[in-house]
Amino acid sequence: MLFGAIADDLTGATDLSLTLSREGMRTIQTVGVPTSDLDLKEYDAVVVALKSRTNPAAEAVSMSLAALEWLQAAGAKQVLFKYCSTFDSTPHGNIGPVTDALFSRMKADLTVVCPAFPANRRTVYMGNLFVADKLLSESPMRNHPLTPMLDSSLVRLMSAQSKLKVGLIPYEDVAGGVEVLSRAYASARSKGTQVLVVDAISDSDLRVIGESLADFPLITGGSGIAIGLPDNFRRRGLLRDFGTAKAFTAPSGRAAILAGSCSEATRLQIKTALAAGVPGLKVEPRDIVSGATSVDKVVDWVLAQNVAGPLVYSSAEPNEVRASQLALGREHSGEVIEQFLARTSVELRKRGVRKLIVAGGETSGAVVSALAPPALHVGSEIDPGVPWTLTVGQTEAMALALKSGNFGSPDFFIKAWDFLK
Ligand SMILES: Nc1ncnc2c1ncn2[C@@H]1O[C@H](COP(=O)(O)OP(=O)(O)OP(=O)(O)O)[C@@H](O)[C@H]1O
Ligand SMILES: O=C(O)[C@@H](O)C(=O)CO
Repeated sequence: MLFGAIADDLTGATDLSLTLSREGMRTIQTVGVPTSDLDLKEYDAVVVALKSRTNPAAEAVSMSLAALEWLQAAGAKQVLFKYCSTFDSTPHGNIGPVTDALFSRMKADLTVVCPAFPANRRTVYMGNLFVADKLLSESPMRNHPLTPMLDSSLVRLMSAQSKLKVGLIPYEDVAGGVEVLSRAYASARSKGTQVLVVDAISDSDLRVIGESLADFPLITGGSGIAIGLPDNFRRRGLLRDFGTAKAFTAPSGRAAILAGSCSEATRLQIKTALAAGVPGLKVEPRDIVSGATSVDKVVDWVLAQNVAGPLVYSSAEPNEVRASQLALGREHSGEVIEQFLARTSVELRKRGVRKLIVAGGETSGAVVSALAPPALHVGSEIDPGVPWTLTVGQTEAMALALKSGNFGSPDFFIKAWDFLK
């Protein structure tokens, strides 16, 4: 194994696994820290998917350190801490505290912060994170149910969360190429800077940055930062090109969609699917708490539909989310939905569902924890950052598409099935 990654959520991990596979690394994604009986010898890269993005910081730190320990013991030569391309976090973390802990445990002297993912229109310029044509703080991320992003300056955001000294590598240095970047790293080191936010607006920037990071033991960022990393191993003769991820044959069985993401992209995907005639059932947090709706009722509804892929969703507009949060508390309302959809997925599997699309990182984390496959194999790409995956290590394999809230085209819930052969 050459490369190890610690992802703070499930969909982020599949996003990264897809990038590494596309760049020719044989990649497997484990669900949590792997157990010793999972055979990972065939892999160049292991992405450990945690669900640590919104946990208390101390918990996220200890989960991440456990993942690091496993990856180092398995021989990882370089480790990436993968977080969201929209830097989803709060002033308490968890990106800062986890970076600090990994930095200190690995005895690193310099690392980078780079959430850029140009294919999904996340770019960093002068340290500011943009989502398409808007600053992060003016994008729909300002209304995120768990991690509302109200600032766009990555230097400020990271400084508020991290004890390390944070600086910036501006775009001119990236445009200057690998040598200029290396000089900028040396100068940062001499000034005692420990974390550098790096600008990147295109995949070619990310390839240059990737090359410049060949000797960094610890890197932090979105999946984009991984684009240029496999080539470093290839240049050193450590990695053959195995081609991109192989598509797999989907297990036969029924199909369903579970959406707990309230992101703008998911809401549009739901609207598009409903308008195209996909049957939909909305579940409300209050009805779950009051018992007016139940897992059995929802599963019966799914199985009563005569079309492939009926849609169960809790996704709601920001004002509805605020109302649920006022009634039930921010964390509790999220938890209620996540657990409900997770129990629904287990019951759906019991009743023959083998193909499942799940929308939302936290939601996917809850669903996959409940389904509990030890690992996921990455298959074909549906949209940038979203592949089909196949559960590994369980008798009844399931095909899962774990969609980050903001990813995917409007017709995602309709077209995704076509990528599953
Ligand atoms: N109607 C609702 N009211 C309040 N909270 C909700 C509602 N529906 C979903 N939620 C919660 O909102 C959160 C959505 O987070 P999730 O990570 O699943 O989606 P996302 O943030 O859009 O995706 P990503 O993290 O991949 O960007 C979950 O905790 C979910 O349970
Ligand atoms: O980086 C992203 O945007 C995604 O992989 C993700 O982490 C969303 O949860």
